[in-house]
Amino acid sequence: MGSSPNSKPKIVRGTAGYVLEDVPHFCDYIPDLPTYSNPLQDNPAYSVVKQYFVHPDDSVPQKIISNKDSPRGIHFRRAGPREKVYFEPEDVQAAIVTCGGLCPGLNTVIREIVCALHNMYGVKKVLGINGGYKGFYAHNTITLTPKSVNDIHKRGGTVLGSSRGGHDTTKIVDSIQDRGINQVYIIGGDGTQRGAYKIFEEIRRRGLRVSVVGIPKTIDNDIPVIDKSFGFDTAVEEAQRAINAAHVEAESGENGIGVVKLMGRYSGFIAMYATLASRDVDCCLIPESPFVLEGPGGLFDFTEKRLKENGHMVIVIAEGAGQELVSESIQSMHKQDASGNKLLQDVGLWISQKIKEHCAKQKMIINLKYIDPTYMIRAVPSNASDNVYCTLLAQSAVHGAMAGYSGFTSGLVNGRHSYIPFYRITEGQNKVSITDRMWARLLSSTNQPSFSIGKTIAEEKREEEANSHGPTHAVAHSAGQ
Ligand SMILES: Nc1ncnc2c1ncn2[C@@H]1O[C@H](COP(=O)(O)OP(=O)(O)O)[C@@H](O)[C@H]1O
Ligand SMILES: O=P(O)(O)OC[C@H]1O[C@](O)(COP(=O)(O)O)[C@@H](O)[C@@H]1O
Ligand SMILES: [Mg+2]
Repeated sequence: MGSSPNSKPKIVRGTAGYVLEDVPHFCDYIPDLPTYSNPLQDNPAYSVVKQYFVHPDDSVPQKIISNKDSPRGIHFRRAGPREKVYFEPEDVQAAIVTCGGLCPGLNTVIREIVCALHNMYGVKKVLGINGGYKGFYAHNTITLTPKSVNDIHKRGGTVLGSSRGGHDTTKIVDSIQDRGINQVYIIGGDGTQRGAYKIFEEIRRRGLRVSVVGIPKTIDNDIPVIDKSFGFDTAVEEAQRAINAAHVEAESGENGIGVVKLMGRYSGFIAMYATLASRDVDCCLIPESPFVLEGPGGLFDFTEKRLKENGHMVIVIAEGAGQELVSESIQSMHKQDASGNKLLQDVGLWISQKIKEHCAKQKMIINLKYIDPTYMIRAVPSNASDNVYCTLLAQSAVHGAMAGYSGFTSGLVNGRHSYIPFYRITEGQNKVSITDRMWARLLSSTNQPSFSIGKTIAEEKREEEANSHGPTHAVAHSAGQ
């Protein structure tokens, strides 16, 4: 998979503890590059906007909550168009690739990169790489034009195709060089951004004037720093349909139980937000919050109580929840997919079976229906608000590449579009913090047990803090807290 990234972070310090974690720029490693006026200044749509170009010193704070004595803290470069660009339109040969699992909005991002390059910067040459990273060296490319991508945002999936595995840094950079590509837009999740970081490092090592830009994609919302990933809202909305169906089924049968499995390999954001949005869910199980089946305060105990009180219940379970329990009862190998991600056991089926067995032992009649909509919620086209979000992400990415920045991910930080250095995106994983207010809101809305038997909140907090000082720490999600 190529060598590990090794470039040093670009840190700029200011007064009162201000820190800018800047992103790499061509000027860092290529001297005396010519610059050109940004063509947007003559564009009738934008030339009327007051201060359309972003001030070179503008930055976005990572932490929005502060108090009078706190230092100003870490900032990221604000995204947007710059007065000077480092490419002439006719010199640009851009390429777009999508990697990893599907996510609503992939096609919108592709469309909007093509349109921003054409309509804002007059760039005519845009290639689509087929089938993920391996497409750079194993497949033919396709030409993307505003006309060919005109309607694609109305479709789910990615018109370019995607894949797991197949990242070979040398082969990919050779292909970039051979094809004369000088802007690479890489749309994908944590694995993809790690791969993009390696590509950037190799490009820099070879001294190439090629901008490598990441656009974060993940249905699981597990990418750190950014407020949320595109497609997440759509997925949560789509999950409502499955939860509603589970609720209708549960209400209609004697002791009806609806079990819905949602995506979330290591992070339970979809399950948590879908539960909070629905109000019909009695219990939400996520990877971050271990649970027990037996004994007082366990899931069986709670299920019996809920059925006695209400006559029905709905359980939402993230696919990565309770994996340690499943492995205990099913002899499982530690299998991985082509990208090295852990392959999971079907926890939805497993928990449904366990509940049925328990209730049979108790001589309790139940009607359990298991709904697995996992792929349905990520294969849909993005909703209106995700479409706007995807458009701004794509435009920010294009502005950054044209301005000569490289080795960054375009992302939303505290509601502002920003350029985030790759190492920040790849260093950890965004997880639900079960000691934050959002999880407390969920617990209070479902009134489910916290399952943290024997552990106090203070102990859990201490453990989380200790983990957060490790090399691959879990990053507490702060959006909307
Ligand atoms: N550590 C890594 N270094 C280089 N490439 C990686 C790394 N992890 C994953 N990749 C590549 O990134 C692509 C997508 O990764 P994957 O984990 O499947 O999805 P996602 O990017 O959505 O997390 C795959 O082609 C995979 O080979
Ligand atoms: O079956 P596939 O395509 O491997 O996808 C399943 C996985 O994809 C995910 O949606 C995450 O995908 P990414 O890592 O690509 O964002 C998980 O929730 C799920 O475990
Ligand atoms: Mg991933």
